Amino acid sequence: MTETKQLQPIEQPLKGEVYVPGDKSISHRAVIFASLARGRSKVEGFLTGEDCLRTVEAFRMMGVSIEQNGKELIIDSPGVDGFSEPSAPINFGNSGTTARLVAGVLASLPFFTTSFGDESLSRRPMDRVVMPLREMGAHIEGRDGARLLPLSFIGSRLRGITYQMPVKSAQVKSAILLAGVLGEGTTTIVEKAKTRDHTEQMLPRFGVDIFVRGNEISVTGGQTLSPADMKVPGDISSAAFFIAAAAIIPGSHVIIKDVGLNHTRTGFIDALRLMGAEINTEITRTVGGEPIGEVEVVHRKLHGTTIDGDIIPRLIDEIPILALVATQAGGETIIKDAAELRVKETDRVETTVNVLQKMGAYIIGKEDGMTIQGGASLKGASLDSMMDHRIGMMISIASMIAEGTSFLHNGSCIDISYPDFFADLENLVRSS
Ligand SMILES: O=C(O)C1=C[C@@H](OP(=O)(O)O)[C@@H](O)[C@H](O)C1
Ligand SMILES: C=C(OP(=O)(O)O)C(=O)O
Repeated sequence: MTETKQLQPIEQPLKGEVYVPGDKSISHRAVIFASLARGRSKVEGFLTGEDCLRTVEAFRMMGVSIEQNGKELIIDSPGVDGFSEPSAPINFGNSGTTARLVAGVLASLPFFTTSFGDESLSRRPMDRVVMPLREMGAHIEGRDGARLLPLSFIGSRLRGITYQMPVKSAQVKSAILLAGVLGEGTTTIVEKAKTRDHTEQMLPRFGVDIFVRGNEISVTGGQTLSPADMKVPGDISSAAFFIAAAAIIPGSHVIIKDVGLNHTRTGFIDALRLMGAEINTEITRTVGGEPIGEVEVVHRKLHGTTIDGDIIPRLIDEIPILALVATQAGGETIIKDAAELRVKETDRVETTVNVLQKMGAYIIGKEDGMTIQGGASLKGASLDSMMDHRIGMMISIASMIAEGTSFLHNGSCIDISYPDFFADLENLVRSS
């Protein structure tokens, strides 16, 4: 039986201020790096979504003590040399970030581990990390030639490599960098386009020397991580749903507080500005290399544009909600160079197009993106998130501007990245 949520259009604009939960990418990394460091680290503003809790559980299974008190974690680790072999397979749930980053760690540890995931994660490609890790000397086996989970690792001391990344993926980059730090020799990664750089920003905080020259990143192996305290900024990918809502609902004026504004993550704001949106950002401080600040959005009439090339990795998770915005802009919007969408929690080209077509939008899917004719009046419909959290949130915003009632099936997956999504949205509706 699937759960269903009834969603009504809203009659008033969105107004007020909102604090979004902690950044998912930074929360995962904080747990991983603190676990690898011997001693006590504190993480504040941790995202308590299901994906990040999978990362917590993975390290608990290797003997790391992680005490959770709401959004605060106290991590007491014996250090990577004190880890113990897990007594059961590790469940990565729905989390691609856990699966890829932790693979870089498991391949480097001197024991046997097996990992698996839910139905969606079991379809997602793991060869993108297995292949470079094998090049470093890793012993990894798995389903379909280790292309898919479950994967098993017999860890060993890995050797550094120089790796030209065939995919634009921060998960792959981070997995190799982690294996590089835990291994020996120098590891160098060359990216085709800059992907989110939280690993590079955060590792120095944990005492690791890392060198970045443009799209090339190097680390030397055998470095020991030291404990550190981290404050996690709000997640711009979660904020994107409110930014989008304010940009398309006439009369709206919303301010997002304390949100991460790392340039490798703010492509969505740049894209909306290209479409004529009024968005003001102000960086108020930098914590651990991560700029944090405010985003103010005022509703304006939008127009279509083309989104392609190097901006794509800077907004990859925001494309479903960007497509919704494009349905409300005048003219055509083309999104291309985004074939990565097809290997996310769902095939996000297909799920985005299906949802928006059902609501009456003019949108067609392409191999590497989608084309949207703006100016559509959306109609309420019966819609399924297909267990993809970003699709669930996009449906919820779309239903606010649709005529008539919508039904969201499988909306509970929103807990993966934003457990309080509906409460925070409700506050913005009520403040007006
Ligand atoms: O490194 C990360 O934290 C992430 C990288 C991106 O995935 P890819 O590396 O597959 O592009 C993104 O889609 C995901 O939500 C989080
Ligand atoms: C793609 C995503 O996450 P992951 O790859 O960690 O499952 C996402 O959060 O949109």
